[in-house]
Amino acid sequence: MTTNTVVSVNGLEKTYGKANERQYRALKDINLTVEQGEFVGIMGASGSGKTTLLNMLSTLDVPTSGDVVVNGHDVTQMRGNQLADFRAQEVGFIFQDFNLLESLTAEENIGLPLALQGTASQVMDQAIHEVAATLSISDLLQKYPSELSGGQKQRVAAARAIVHHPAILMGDEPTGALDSTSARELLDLLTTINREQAMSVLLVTHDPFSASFCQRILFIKDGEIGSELRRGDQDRREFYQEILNELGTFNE
Ligand SMILES: Nc1ncnc2c1ncn2[C@@H]1O[C@H](COP(=O)(O)OP(=O)(O)OP(=O)(O)O)[C@@H](O)[C@H]1O
Repeated sequence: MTTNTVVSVNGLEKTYGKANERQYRALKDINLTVEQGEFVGIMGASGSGKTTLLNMLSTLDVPTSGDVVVNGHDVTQMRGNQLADFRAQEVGFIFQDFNLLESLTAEENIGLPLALQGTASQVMDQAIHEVAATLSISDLLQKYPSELSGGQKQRVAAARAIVHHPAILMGDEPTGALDSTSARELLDLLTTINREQAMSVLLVTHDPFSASFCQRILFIKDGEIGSELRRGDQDRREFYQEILNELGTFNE
């Protein structure tokens, strides 16, 4: 693994169910890498294994076998506090349903990853205000999640996901609950963050529009990576068309 590889997955397998139960092989010999500053998408039909893969990469679940190395840490070997520290420092998450704490303001939600690391309040304030400016939510910091629109909530969630400068930002259908304008705004912001901060982004989606913002897309079918598309010099619309064509043949 070179120093620029942020995620490296080798021979990853996930089988659900115990040996004496009915088993389901959800991931089969997955091999992939994500380089620093890459914006990678994972696409596939419902049930193909996208969320399972993301859960292995983000350490929310444990693989049956294989290696997952994130920013130099072999996450399959970590346990307990080590794992909690790794997650808090190296990975940012955005989910479809935002996962904001309703009893905290936007500012307090965004500051959580730093508060958990025991960051001094002055440093924390500065980091929150910087990330809020990047995501155009500076005027929303004192509001509670119930006072925000879906798009605003997701931008607060994105701010929380990157405030501690993780090695990689992972999203599981982050635009799934948004209207098309808010979805486009979020994807534009993720693109800006990816470019300007060289933060690697890994996005799981079944939506070709969201996927068209990626530089590279891995297509999963029945737990295996079946093909890969690279955007190269294409503009987003051309890449969108290529994705649609690929989905047409891939899902046959
Ligand atoms: N805890 C579990 N126990 C048993 N089987 C599971 C479990 N979680 C997922 N599966 C199975 O593994 C397969 C992959 O599921 P996964 O959620 O990763 O798919 P997905 O591609 O994310 O689908 P979707 O787009 O519908 O969210 C599915 O067939 C699913 O039924």
